[in-house]
Amino acid sequence: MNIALLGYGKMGKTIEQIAIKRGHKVVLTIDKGDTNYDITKADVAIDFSIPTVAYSNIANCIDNNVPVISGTTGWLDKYEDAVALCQEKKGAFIYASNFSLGVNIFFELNKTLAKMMSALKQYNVSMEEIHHTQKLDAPSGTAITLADGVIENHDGYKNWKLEESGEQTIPIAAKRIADVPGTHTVTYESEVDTINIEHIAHTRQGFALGAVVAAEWIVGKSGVFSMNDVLNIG
Ligand SMILES: NC(=O)C1=CN([C@@H]2O[C@H](COP(=O)(O)OP(=O)(O)OC[C@H]3O[C@@H](n4cnc5c(N)ncnc54)[C@H](OP(=O)(O)O)[C@@H]3O)[C@@H](O)[C@H]2O)C=CC1
Ligand SMILES: O=C(O)C1=N[C@H](C(=O)O)C[C@H](O)C1
Repeated sequence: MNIALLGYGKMGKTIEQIAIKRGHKVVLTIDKGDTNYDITKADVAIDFSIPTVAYSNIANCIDNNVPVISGTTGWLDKYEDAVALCQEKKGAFIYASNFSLGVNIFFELNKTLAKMMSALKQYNVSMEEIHHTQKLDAPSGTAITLADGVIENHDGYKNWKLEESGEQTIPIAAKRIADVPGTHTVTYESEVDTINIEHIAHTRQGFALGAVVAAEWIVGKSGVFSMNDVLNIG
């Protein structure tokens, strides 16, 4: 497969190594300032860039009929526009806040736990995410997906807020510590005990492998998909 990497930072470079090991060719690497390029050289594009450019990267792929995988977080105010464009142009698109197999299993565990805890009003839920200090967005995309998983499955919660608690609100704490690839903890606390579920990424390899697997999966398809479709879970 010929792959375009939109964003050639920490993730772009990790994805490149894994893609080559899996027999693919990286035909384009795009970073800040690279505007005049031909995306149609690629069979599939993988966007791990920055929040302010993710939508235009994705739209450019869809407009040129190149399937696109995006892992960039912090741009979701435009997600529905990307879905509409993909449907209109009969393109192929996957966004996932987290491409690792482990986190996608963790997402399902989180939903199941939320269902179990819904009737137990003595427990309050909260979340914490820890990432490296270069991260531009907070809370992390993964923490938002986890919060949405609770809201959809637990009667007691209707929204989430960064560093703030309140009636029917899930408080999310975001910490920035050098070199942490990504740690997410969901906590249910009562007066008598605490239940934690936690995912700790040790490296970026899991995110990158998931993105390459998603890219392999999407070629030849049209539609808007999720990692649950790729992994056949959920
Ligand atoms: N979904 C998932 O599984 C994961 C998602 N992420 C997300 O992926 C994104 C990237 O993460 P990471 O690689 O760590 O970040 P980096 O900052 O290391 O890389 C981002 C890259 O995007 C480049 N960039 C800037 N402008 C553009 C542009 N117009 N077009 C293309 N690229 C551009 C930056 O270039 P320059 O430095 O020159 O500005 C930089 O090289 C983040 O949003 C992060 O949250 C990260 C890990 C896993
Ligand atoms: O910026 C990162 O590094 C990561 N971002 C994603 C997120 O916002 O959830 C995924 C992972 O946690 C690493």
